[in-house]
This record gives sequence, structure tokens and C-alpha cells, in this order.
Amino acid sequence: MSYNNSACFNEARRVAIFGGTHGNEMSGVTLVNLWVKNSAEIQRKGVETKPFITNPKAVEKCTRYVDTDLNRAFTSENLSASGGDDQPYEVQRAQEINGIFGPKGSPEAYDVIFDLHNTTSNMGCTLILESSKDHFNLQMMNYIKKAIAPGSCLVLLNEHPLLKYSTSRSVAKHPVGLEVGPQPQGVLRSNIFEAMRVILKHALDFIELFNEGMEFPPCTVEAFRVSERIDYPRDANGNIIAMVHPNLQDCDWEPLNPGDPMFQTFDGKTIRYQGSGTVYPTFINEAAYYEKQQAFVTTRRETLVASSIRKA
Ligand SMILES: CC(=O)N[C@@H](CC(=O)O)C(=O)O
Ligand SMILES: [Zn+2]
Repeated sequence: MSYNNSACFNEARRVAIFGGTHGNEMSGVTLVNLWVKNSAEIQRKGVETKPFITNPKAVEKCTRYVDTDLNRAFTSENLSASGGDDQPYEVQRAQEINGIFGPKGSPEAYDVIFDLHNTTSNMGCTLILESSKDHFNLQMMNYIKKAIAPGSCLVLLNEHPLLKYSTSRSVAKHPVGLEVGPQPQGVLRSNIFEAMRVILKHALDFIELFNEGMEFPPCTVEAFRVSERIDYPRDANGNIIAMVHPNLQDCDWEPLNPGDPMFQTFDGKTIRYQGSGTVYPTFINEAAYYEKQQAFVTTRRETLVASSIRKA
């Protein structure tokens, strides 16, 4: 069968699974360490899958990063910077990673990179995409969602012109973030660990089927597009004066309407959402985002259209 609107991609022969981009997100660190020892579980016919700890110093210290956030470090300026040992550790590391799995944006770059993250937010299984036009990734999302049903897995689209950042996975032709929570920093929870493992199994199955020549018909994928970053309310000195409201806490992906409670001040006052229209908050009260002045991010629901794909 052939479709008018069919996209061809080369076989995805080189795949990497990154763990420890943030050294205190234990599911990815543990899975990748496990697979470095024995990779049988992640190998598929016709694909070479490389498990890789991206920030070993941060993993060693069980901290998010040592000098600067590695998952913001893959800018063209950083990747082309000279200075060697004088650069922050993560900038040096970004250059090494770009050398092994990139160069970013080149034909030599890895086909797919899965980057494993945990969140302290109640997000469940979330796949993070950086482009609504990557039909290979959109088809992969559709495949994974169907494969894990009745379990669920949502797609967060980080395509905002100002809020997009330069991730470790962005080195690949098809970057995929996997964010599973809630799990505290430095803690391993079996349910979160297993959920992450299952998603990866299906993702790798998809790649194997694609390489074997399976054609994937057109489909639609529900996604949540990043819309706005919401900071905590602060006083004139920049100190936080309110917490996430109990009605919002743990309610990632649930609709937030104008007038709904959003924050609660320390003296018990409610601060309400004043935006226009319904949004879907996520990364609510993520521990790592206090330093980024972000209490949560709002998203808007969208239906993305994926054309059929087959291998070239
Ligand atoms: C909690 C956390 O680290 N989240 C990731 C999301 C992503 O990978 O895009 C980050 O901020 O880098
Ligand atoms: Zn992370």
C-alpha cells in the first residue's frame, strides 16, 4: 500500500540511550548502568543500541549537575567553544558527547537518542518531543501509546521559540526525552523504574519493525505543547511568598481554567490563574525548577498529524 503523503527515512541503525544527564534522576541512571553491564534487553535485529551515562561526575555526586545544567548545554556556541579545561565541566562533556553521537545537525549524527529523566512532579509517563514535524518520532509516539494501552503515556511538545532549550538528545536526528514521575531526586521507586523500562522496550520494538520495512499508516497524536512558564509569586527581594495550591499540587495534565486556584500564600491567601482559556499544567512543583524560577509550565492540547512512514 502507498499513501500520497508518505515520508521516507533511512533505517535507524544507530540508537543511544542516555542516563544520568541529571545525576540525581535514579531510574535512568540505574537502567543505563544495568544495560552497560548487559545490553541483551535493549538489542534489536539490525540496530546497534548504545547505553551511555552522559554526566558521570554528577552521577558520582548524585546531584543534577556539577557546574551547569548539561541538558541546556548543547548550544552551537558551547559546542564550538575553545578553552578545553577552562570550560565548565558540562560544556566539556557536551563537546565530548557531540563528538561521539553527533555532530549535531550532521548526517553522521546518531539516528535516535532516548534521554531518560525523572521528575518529582506527578506527570506519569511523558515522552518529550522537540518538533511537531518529525514524522518518524510522531509515528513512534503513536506506536508506544497503542502498545502500552490501557496504560497511558502523554506527549509533551517542547517547540516554543523562547522556552525551547538545547538538550543532550538534540544531538540525534530524532531526539526523544522520556520523563517519568513522581520520583524524588536521589530515590529509586520500583513502579517508576519499571514504567520507564516498558516504554523503552516498545520504542525499540518500533525501531526494529521500521527497519524491517513495516509501513506505518497516517495517524494523529495528541500532544501538549509548552505554552508558558509560571514562576512562584515573590516579594520585592525575590523570595518566594507562596506554594503550589493544594488543588493544583499533583494535578499535572488536568485542566486549569481562569479563576482556578494556583498558589497559596504562607498566610493562607489563594492566588488564582488569570490566563485566557484552559491550559494543562505540567512539571508542577518540580524540585529542579526552583532554581529556574519555574513553579510549573502551562501547555495547550493539540492534535498532531503524522504522515505515513517507511524506510527509504
Ligand atoms: C526535571 C527535568 O530534568 N526535566 C528535563 C526535561 C527535559 O528533558 O526536557 C529538563 O529540564 O531538562
Ligand atoms: Zn532530568
